[in-house]
Amino acid sequence: MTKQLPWLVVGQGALGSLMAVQLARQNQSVQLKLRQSQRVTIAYEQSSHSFTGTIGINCPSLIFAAVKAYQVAPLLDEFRQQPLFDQSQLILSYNGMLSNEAEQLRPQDWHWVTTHGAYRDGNQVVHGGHGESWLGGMAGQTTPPAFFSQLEQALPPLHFSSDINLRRWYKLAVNCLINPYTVIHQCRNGELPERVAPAEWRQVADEIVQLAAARGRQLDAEDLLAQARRVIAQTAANRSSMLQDYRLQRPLELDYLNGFVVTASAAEGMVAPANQLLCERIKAMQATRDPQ
Ligand SMILES: NC(=O)C1=CN([C@@H]2O[C@H](COP(=O)(O)OP(=O)(O)OC[C@H]3O[C@@H](n4cnc5c(N)ncnc54)[C@H](OP(=O)(O)O)[C@@H]3O)[C@@H](O)[C@H]2O)C=CC1
Ligand SMILES: CC(C)(CO)C(=O)C(=O)O
Repeated sequence: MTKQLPWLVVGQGALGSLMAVQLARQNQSVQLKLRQSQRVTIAYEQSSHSFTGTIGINCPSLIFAAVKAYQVAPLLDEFRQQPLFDQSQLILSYNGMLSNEAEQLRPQDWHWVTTHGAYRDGNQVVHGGHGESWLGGMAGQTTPPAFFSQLEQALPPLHFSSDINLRRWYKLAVNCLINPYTVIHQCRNGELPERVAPAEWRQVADEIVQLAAARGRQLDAEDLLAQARRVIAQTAANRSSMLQDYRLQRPLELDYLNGFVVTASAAEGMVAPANQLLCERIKAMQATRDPQ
């Protein structure tokens, strides 16, 4: 029998903390990969869990990295310098897409896409919205990896997908149709249908469909809009992650969402003016607002 690898969860962010705690509750061995070595305690519901934090990979591991899109490249640069990365498996989760994913990620790496919602409140992690997740491999692996059941038991339900990029296109579209508008209108998700002009929304979706088609992927704009409306109804009271980041003056994932649609379209010789306008409007808002 092959030896089960221990888990190394990157950071103590919202999704990472939730996963670390849930794996620990399943009696899995879990360390955190932090920016400095320290022990950390994460509170969840009525219990508290203590983890060893390490800077590097100190044994072959199952690495779970739910990080912001702009943190993926620096994280992978760090990992590539560590000999034990070759013997480790990587499960990545981030919103949006990178322009050079095929170069950044290894064929044996995995994507985890989720509709769960979590946030940190002091040393507490809160599982704010119960959703579902999908796991699939970079190379379109057709069978689930050995660690699948550990992830599934930690945070169910988990579906295996041999075409995880389809799921990622849907998530990209939903985030492109929701997140920037919540910043522009400074509103919760549920207010968007009365604030966004349907024709403008349709153009944003059409540009995503056009890009996907250029990449050999057939999507349907009405289907994407219906998915966005469904997510809006399910998360009506939420402030989107982009609105939260904007208000806290943290970097936004915009360049990996609508910005990705613009630059990837340009690379295919096409334009995406509706997505470009959204990027310009948000960047203008960032540039002109009062400093905190
Ligand atoms: N939270 C949610 O409910 C959902 C989030 N998502 C998406 O999932 C991704 C992760 O989200 P979320 O958990 O909220 O993000 P957070 O910013 O809360 O967590 C990211 C964590 O990773 C850490 N990190 C990043 N790079 C490194 C590194 N090189 N070394 C050590 N630690 C590192 C960060 O540390 P530091 O703070 O020091 O940078 C931070 O603790 C995002 O793309 C988000 O859009 C998707 C669905 C739901
Ligand atoms: C689905 C949605 C829009 C929920 O708020 C989200 O993923 C986000 O805020 O980034």
